[in-house]
Amino acid sequence: MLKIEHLKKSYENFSLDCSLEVKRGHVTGLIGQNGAGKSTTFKAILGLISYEHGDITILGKPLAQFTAKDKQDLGVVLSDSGFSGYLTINDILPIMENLYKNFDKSFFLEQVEKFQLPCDKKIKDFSTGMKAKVKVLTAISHHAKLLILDEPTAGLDVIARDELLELLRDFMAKEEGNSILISSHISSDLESICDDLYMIHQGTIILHEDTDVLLSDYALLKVDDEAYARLDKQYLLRSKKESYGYSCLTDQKQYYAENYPQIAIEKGTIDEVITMMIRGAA
Ligand SMILES: Nc1ncnc2c1ncn2[C@@H]1O[C@H](COP(=O)(O)OP(=O)(O)OP(=O)(O)O)[C@@H](O)[C@H]1O
Repeated sequence: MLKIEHLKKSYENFSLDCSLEVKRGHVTGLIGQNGAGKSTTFKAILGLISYEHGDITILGKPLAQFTAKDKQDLGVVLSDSGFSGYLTINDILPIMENLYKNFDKSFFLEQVEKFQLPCDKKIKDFSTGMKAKVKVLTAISHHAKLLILDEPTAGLDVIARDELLELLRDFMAKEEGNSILISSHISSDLESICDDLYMIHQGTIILHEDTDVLLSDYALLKVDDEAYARLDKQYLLRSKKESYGYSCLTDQKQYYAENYPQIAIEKGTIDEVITMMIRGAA
């Protein structure tokens, strides 16, 4: 559905070098801290910024050949864009009908009613959660095949996040082959919906893994200096000195559980995995 190979983009104090793939029928997450390069990647995919190097293939076509007609198959949420805040939902309806030949007005209005979004109130006066829902609803209401969602849950409370994720699950269930690329810095959002996750740090992808594998095979080993010295280090991804000895990240939990039954093995959360990948030593 989407393939990015060695996308390179430089700003004065930042350089991006990113490769990733979203497979048909998959939800792929891009996770990273503020300034890691998520929005830059999304903007490049959408042709909104130039880049120095790289190949982007989207819905089977090189980006340069991707036409306005092809864009009908994309649903997009960008963090710093959307409809003017001076418009109401009633104003948006004819715009969506004009923009998208497959705009499903009745589905859109059904969801508007479900979320109790006022149709005649200016969007600028909506709460953060309501604004986010409008953005996601416009992305999923025209039978897109691929959603490209940059931080759609940013600033939302737990309930609003859950409601949005539910909408995205419904989108995936609606049509076989639908796919999503979604970014967030909230790992629990991505963990619950993504088939695979890319972690980006300072413009570079530092880890790509299936979410299931991340949750089942990755672990943190907590060992004292003596145990660390004896530890087989071939399956350690990162190690970090701690007051008690070392904390080590592995993607082979079973191996250490079987061979070192006496050491403390903790099922790492995705946040802990990210922290270790960034702050631990290879
Ligand atoms: N137009 C620009 N000119 C100069 N630097 C830029 C520009 N756009 C982005 N950057 C820089 O590129 C880096 C990556 O920014 P980007 O917006 O892609 O990060 P992000 O992962 O989306 O972060 P956030 O979660 O805060 O939105 C940052 O250091 C940012 O300052």
